[in-house]
Amino acid sequence: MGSILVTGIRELTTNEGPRLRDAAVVIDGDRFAWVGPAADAPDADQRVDADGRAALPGWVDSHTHLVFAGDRSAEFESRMAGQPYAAGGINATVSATRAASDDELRAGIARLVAEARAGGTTALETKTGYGLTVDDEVRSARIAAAAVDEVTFLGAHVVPEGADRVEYLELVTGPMLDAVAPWVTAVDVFCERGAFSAEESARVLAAATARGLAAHVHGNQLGHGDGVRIAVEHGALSVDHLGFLTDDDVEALAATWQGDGRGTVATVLPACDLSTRMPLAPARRLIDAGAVVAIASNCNPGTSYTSSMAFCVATAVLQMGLTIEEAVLAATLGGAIALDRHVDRPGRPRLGVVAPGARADLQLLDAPSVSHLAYRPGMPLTSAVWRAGVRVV
Ligand SMILES: N=CN[C@@H](CCC(=O)O)C(=O)O
Ligand SMILES: [Zn+2]
Repeated sequence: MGSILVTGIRELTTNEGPRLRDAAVVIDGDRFAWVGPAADAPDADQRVDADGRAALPGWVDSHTHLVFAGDRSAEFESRMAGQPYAAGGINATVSATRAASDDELRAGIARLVAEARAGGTTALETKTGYGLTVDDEVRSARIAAAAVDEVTFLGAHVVPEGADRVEYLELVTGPMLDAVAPWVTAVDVFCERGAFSAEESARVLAAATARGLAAHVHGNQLGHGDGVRIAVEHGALSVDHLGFLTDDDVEALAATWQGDGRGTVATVLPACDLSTRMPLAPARRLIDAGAVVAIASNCNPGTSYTSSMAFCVATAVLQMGLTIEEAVLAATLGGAIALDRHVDRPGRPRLGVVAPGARADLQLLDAPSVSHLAYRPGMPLTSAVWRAGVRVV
């Protein structure tokens, strides 16, 4: 694979400084090799003319649930007719997922990954959590690991129907976790009414930490609760949803970034908030307080059946009060920080920026500026996408 010069970029968002006008980038192998003014660009083996389009890092979608079977459109329809969302709906997808063949699950995730890429997503995390037996969780983790960048174990999604709560928690924090560990980098827990209590969630996270796995928390989605506190206490990479936050929760998340080490990212899920008719997470308040915010799709069949990060960015701008730059940053570098993929590691170049050495994940928009993502909401603006230096759209 030779080097590629992408030139004629009218506006380039790098996430490393102000947007650049009339810029170019050089991709060499799976990484960016050069970034700067088009007039100074070096030669490359291949040349692509962006023709005045805007360019930005590919979306980093740090929260999805893509290994599943079945359809919950009837549940969605009754929700739109006034029924509230309840965690119990997860069991419908668990039954359908258990009944599906490996090939069906593989085809399902491949379809969703292709949809995400077509919309400019170049890095994806996905969670298990619709298997909830040792074999079904291992199967989900294995299938996910072949399809996405990061896999998170969500055995603690709900206590499956028919299982004993105490025994299930033993399983999730012991044998099930050990069985999925080869395919996952992190563990998540749904700390919510109808799912797991604060004490149970703390046990799940402690088991993850004891095995050197990172932690995420689904929290403060359906009401005020302990999700943020538990996440912060366990040094979780992120706590996600956050529709119901007290001032103390906001302060606690901001405070995690005030020391030397890394903090806990506040991941907001605008499409989920809309699809469940829940309050929008207070992303403006979080940023103003000093928290680091990520935007993710939460693509799943129950609460947010979309992988469109552009839709999430537009909603964050139009409904949550973020600026264009804040929303784009949160949907790219914010997601990379939430996954701990914002730093270079051997064989794992950093994500979420356009900078020499970073993974060459780039999208071109059929628009002169990223502002069009919110200025022209709902329009299909993705024009070209490179992932790890390979053109995928
Ligand atoms: N809240 C927990 N899990 C998913 C929903 C899963 C479902 O309803 O199938 C979420 O992030 O919204
Ligand atoms: Zn989720």
